[in-house]
Amino acid sequence: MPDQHPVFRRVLLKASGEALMGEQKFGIDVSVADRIAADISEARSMGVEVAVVIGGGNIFRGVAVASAGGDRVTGDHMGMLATVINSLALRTSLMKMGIESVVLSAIAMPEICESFSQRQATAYMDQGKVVIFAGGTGNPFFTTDSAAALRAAEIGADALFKGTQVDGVYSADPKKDPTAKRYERITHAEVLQHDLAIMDTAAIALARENDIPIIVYSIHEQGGFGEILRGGGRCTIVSDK
Ligand SMILES: Nc1ncnc2c1ncn2[C@@H]1O[C@H](COP(=O)(O)OP(=O)(O)O)[C@@H](O)[C@H]1O
Ligand SMILES: O=c1ccn([C@@H]2O[C@H](COP(=O)(O)OP(=O)(O)O)[C@@H](O)[C@H]2O)c(=O)[nH]1
Repeated sequence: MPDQHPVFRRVLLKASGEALMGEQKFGIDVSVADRIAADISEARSMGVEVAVVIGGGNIFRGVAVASAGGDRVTGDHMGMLATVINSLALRTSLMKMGIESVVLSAIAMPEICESFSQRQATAYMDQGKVVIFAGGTGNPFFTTDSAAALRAAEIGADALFKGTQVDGVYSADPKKDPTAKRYERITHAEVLQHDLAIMDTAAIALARENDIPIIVYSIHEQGGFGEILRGGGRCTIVSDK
């Protein structure tokens, strides 16, 4: 039986926007948001503080505008707004479960949610609230993976969990290469050196510089988050230690 004690005290969960679609082709499947909220609830019941960054890929990606001949910066603004929509959906799911949560946006929109500040974020976390960081980094040409690494560093997270479509880091994209091998552990430097495209390089580099391990696991695995927090589960640990 795995150790019941959490390995981490405070974590940042990066939840894939694309996963929020569920079986749909676009938008938000509320049952997926509810399941992610249940995973967060389990982590909290283990005494782990959780902050969240959600992607926007289920609604909009900036590159889609650029590749259609439009302006990339405008496309990225649209993508960042998509992450706000997803953040509000997750807050709704958490509220339904009776979990206090707050959305802090990198882009000011006071009628909808509070603006991000590092001090406010850590104050809310200290009060036991789940903090959802919306709007990415607030800057175009970045991704929510980079936002996740940045916010993880700012709140002093012990680990960055990347809940994604695959169950770890592979020697190549497992969706394209069925012979790709999964790593149990790998260093940040190796991920960068071998160009393993599980996250963008800015995110990996930022996590490395700040000594933050990245744990890559499948967000589709119900209870997977909790299992890893208990010291088991299926994942790849990206760490220099
Ligand atoms: N070396 C690799 N190991 C694992 N996944 C990889 C790798 N290279 C590319 N990928 C792809 O990266 C995807 C996850 O990254 P991303 O598209 O940013 O997802 P998310 O929706 O979680 O932000 C996976 O679905 C996988 O197909
Ligand atoms: O700091 C950021 C974070 C996100 N985005 C935009 O928001 C979109 C959605 O984020 P992402 O692609 O990271 O979402 P995910 O792949 O996790 O669903 C991106 O494509 C970008 O257009 C951005 O411009 N700056």
